[in-house]
Amino acid sequence: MTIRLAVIPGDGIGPEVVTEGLKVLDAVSARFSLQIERTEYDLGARRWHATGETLPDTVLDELRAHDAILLGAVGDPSVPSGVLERGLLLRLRFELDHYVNLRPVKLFPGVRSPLADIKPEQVDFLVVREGTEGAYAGSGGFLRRGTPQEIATEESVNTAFGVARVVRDAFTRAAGRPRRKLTVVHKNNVLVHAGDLWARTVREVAAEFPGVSVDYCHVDAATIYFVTDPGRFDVIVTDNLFGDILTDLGAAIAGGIGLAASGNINPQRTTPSMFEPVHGSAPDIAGRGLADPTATILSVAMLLDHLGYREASQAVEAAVAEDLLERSTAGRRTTAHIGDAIAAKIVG
Ligand SMILES: NC(=O)c1ccc[n+]([C@@H]2O[C@H](COP(=O)([O-])OP(=O)(O)OC[C@H]3O[C@@H](n4cnc5c(N)ncnc54)[C@H](O)[C@@H]3O)[C@@H](O)[C@H]2O)c1
Ligand SMILES: CC(C)[C@H](C(=O)O)[C@@H](O)C(=O)O
Ligand SMILES: [Mg+2]
Repeated sequence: MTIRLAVIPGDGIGPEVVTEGLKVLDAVSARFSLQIERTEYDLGARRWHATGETLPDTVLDELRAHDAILLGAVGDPSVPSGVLERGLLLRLRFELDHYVNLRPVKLFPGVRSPLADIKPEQVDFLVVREGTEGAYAGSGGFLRRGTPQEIATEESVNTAFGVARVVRDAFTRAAGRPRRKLTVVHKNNVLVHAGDLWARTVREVAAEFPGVSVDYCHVDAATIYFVTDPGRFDVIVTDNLFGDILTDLGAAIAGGIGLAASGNINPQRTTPSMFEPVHGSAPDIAGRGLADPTATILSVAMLLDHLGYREASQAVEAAVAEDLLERSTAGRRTTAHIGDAIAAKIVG
């Protein structure tokens, strides 16, 4: 069967890291005889400047006809903040109903964490970030804009349907892991409406999963535990904004943002899921071969796993793990050198 893959390299370091992700995908496809039909989409800053478009409906329709999407990153200093982030990236997540934003936090052996005396087995958890609601929903606006009396609001929208489906997904993931522990992260001491809905939903869904233990912590305290006691986490479920912030911190404790992969998943598979590094377009290092493509390569592994190519996915992750073990002695390498080294391990 042919995998129909849409590729959106995007902006800044996006095209650089996607090139390496595809290099590794080619290597693993050759080894496991996977047929992949790739279509690249020119979306991002260049297109916006040329045409004013962020994500035309016709392109969205074409994307829907794929099995998965690989995205680099979007956002550029030459485009007003939010135009591409909302008009392209969030629009994709919303239109394709990617309500599970899956972000593993895993310290690979050999990788240096900023946490002192930390062992890889102490940093190995999954963040299930809600992907379609919360403060990202786009509800809000300005009153008396530009005046001293201005009021700007950004409402967090939480629906019973939206919270229940992501909480159930997180319970299901926790039930399938050896520790079977779910930590709910919110701020229900202050956000008493959304927090109450999340708490009631967790209590209700927990009844379906008697084997899963449930813990709760406020998001501010969670940032403490990420640094002082990450081993307490197995699966975390949290809202869109908390999940965004926590997963950059998660990337940092697991050795750096250049290693953190993610999947925007539609578990019902009625639309293509989209895989991308957690990081952004990093304009500060773009075009210089300095970006670490590992996060994108691990996102390719997640993509293959999602599509059911488990062996191929594991081969990519094993090649990355091997490369990471050797990094301390490898000296400084460019984006392309890292991709070459990982692809070479897959070919054997
Ligand atoms: N998913 C996405 O497309 C996405 C995610 C985050 C930010 N953004 C956008 O990217 C732009 C820049 O945002 P930012 O600076 O806040 O976040 P960023 O993730 O782009 O960069 C933060 C820091 O991490 C470094 N970094 C990021 N990726 C790296 C990699 N692969 N290897 C080595 N270092 C890396 C950067 O050099 C920078 O110092 C903004 O327009 C933002 O909206 C997009
Ligand atoms: C660019 C932005 C919309 C995005 C988010 O906030 O989800 C990014 O920070 C991420 O983590 O993927
Ligand atoms: Mg983010």
